[in-house]
Amino acid sequence: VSFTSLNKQITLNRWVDPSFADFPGENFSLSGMGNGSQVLCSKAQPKRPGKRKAKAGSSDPHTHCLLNKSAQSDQDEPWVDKYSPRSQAELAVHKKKIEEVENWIRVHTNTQQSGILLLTGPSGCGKTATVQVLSKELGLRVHEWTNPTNHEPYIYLPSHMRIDKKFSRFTSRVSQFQDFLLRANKYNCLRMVGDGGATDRKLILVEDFPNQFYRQPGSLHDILRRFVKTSRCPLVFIVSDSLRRDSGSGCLFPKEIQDELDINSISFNPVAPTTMMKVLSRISTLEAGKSCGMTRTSDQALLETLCSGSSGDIRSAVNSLQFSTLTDISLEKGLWRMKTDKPVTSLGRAVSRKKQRKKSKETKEQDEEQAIGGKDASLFLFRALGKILHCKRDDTDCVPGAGLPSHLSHHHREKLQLSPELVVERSHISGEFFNLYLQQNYLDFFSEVEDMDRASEYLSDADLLTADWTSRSTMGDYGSSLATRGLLHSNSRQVSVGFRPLHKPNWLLVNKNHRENCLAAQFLFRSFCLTPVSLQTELLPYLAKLNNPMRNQAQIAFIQDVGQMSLRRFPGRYKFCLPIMLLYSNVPCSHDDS
Ligand SMILES: Nc1ncnc2c1ncn2[C@@H]1O[C@H](COP(=O)(O)OP(=O)(O)OP(=O)(O)O)[C@@H](O)[C@H]1O
Repeated sequence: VSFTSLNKQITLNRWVDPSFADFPGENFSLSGMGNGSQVLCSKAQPKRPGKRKAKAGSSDPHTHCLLNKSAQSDQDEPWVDKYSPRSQAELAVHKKKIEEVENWIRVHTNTQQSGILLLTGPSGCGKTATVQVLSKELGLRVHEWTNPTNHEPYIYLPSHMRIDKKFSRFTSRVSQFQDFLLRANKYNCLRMVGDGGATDRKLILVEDFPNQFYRQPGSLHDILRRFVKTSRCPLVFIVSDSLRRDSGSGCLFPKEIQDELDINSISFNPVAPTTMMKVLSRISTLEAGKSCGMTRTSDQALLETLCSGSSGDIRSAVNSLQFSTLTDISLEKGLWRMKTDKPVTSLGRAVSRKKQRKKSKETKEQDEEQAIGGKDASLFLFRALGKILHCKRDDTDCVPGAGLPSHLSHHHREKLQLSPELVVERSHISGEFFNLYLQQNYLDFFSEVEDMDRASEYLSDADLLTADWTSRSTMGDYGSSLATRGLLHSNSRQVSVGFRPLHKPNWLLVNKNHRENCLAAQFLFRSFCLTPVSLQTELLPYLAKLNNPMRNQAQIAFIQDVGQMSLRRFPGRYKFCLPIMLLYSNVPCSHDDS
């Protein structure tokens, strides 16, 4: 029986030619690893292996070959598909989230009041898997939109030509999307032979958006406005969180649209490490049982590393597990193994649990040491700032001034525990923005005024490096390196300051005001034909001195606001000015210094 099912599987697998079917080396073992019988069998293999009958356990080389091939194809199947969850219980998603989605689907399929649901969350946290499982359990057909992959070019045609039938095959992705959505909403499914008692209840799923929507979200909103007027079935959008501001759910579904169209939103969290661990252990055990030595069992430490390296992305974790258990020669050699992992030996098993725990803790702390293929571990911005401002140093190397000449010994600092450049990189914001946040917040972490003075010089130098826009992209990294390292080095007496709230840079508000003022100045005083900066720094201060009744009310208000130096006091750092001035007034100084 098992052989028949193997044959069946092989036959099914032959529907799709392997990508390298025409590669001359296919008949030979890849990278020369196969044994002689495999090579022989591959060459002699008939086109339809399923037709040929053979007994299981036969010593016929062909049978052996089929078994090998089938096991190979089984091994090649991605585990994320092979072990995709079949029921709610198997989902690696928090029960409450599943319940929320289930309730929404139930409410919006059982009544005439259909609606739109937006699922957000990090990539690979099981949003799609949840919708698929629930739809299956609730007996709904899923109509999913995928961007068409035909290569027919889209040609823009003026409206009078578009009426012509011969041009009608050229349609934009957006209009194809609109057709899909409105038709899926309007018409029932075609009844096909073999459908049995399949229901007409359906759910529309959109995860793949036409690119145009990211440039012009308004066109999506117009389509949705039309959809909700006639909607008969629930529509679910899945948008994965993105570090880029212009491609996340905030761009496609801003708050106003969610309110206007009554879109419900459910946000998923990354998969919890304990749940992830359970899934990985289950898959690992099942595979080890099935493969009869073809795959390696994964030890606990490896599973833990995969969990921590995947940042809650179950797809990435399962893929990494599959690769890590392959017994390929190149992989055995250590290509896939963790950078710092030592080969597993029988001795390894004897390592005490305590040591393993310590090791896994160390692995977590040293962010750099991830399994290859692990997900890029990004740092939440405030955590990244904390890593610089509350910087930790190694106190093991405690010979003061080691390696420095005596006159420079005061520059000695203990070794940093982290690389500032790596921290900036993982914060996923530009070096310039990172510097702005440091500028806004560094004062609270300094105790010596001389240190503050030196730190502010480093920050100014960093600004200077990126002042010229022609070299900004090249110099940006140097700028952030100088700012972070300069700040860390100048803090000679770093003391633990405990919790300090971090603030966003005032610069952002100032810059926003500046841009708004430029636009307003250009609009209100366009007849003067001056640049926005000249208008604000030359014309408006002059007009503010005149008492000219010819100006309209908006212009007068603007002149009063922008044309005069504001004497308003701003909240913030000014409270520091007083102690600093007092301090300096006590310092004996030369005339020039004052
Ligand atoms: N226990 C499990 N729970 C959820 N998903 C699992 C589980 N085991 C394996 N998987 C697989 O993990 C993958 C999860 O990806 P899914 O598409 O659901 O994520 P997503 O949150 O929609 O992210 P994206 O937006 O990137 O697609 C699926 O391929 C699923 O088959």
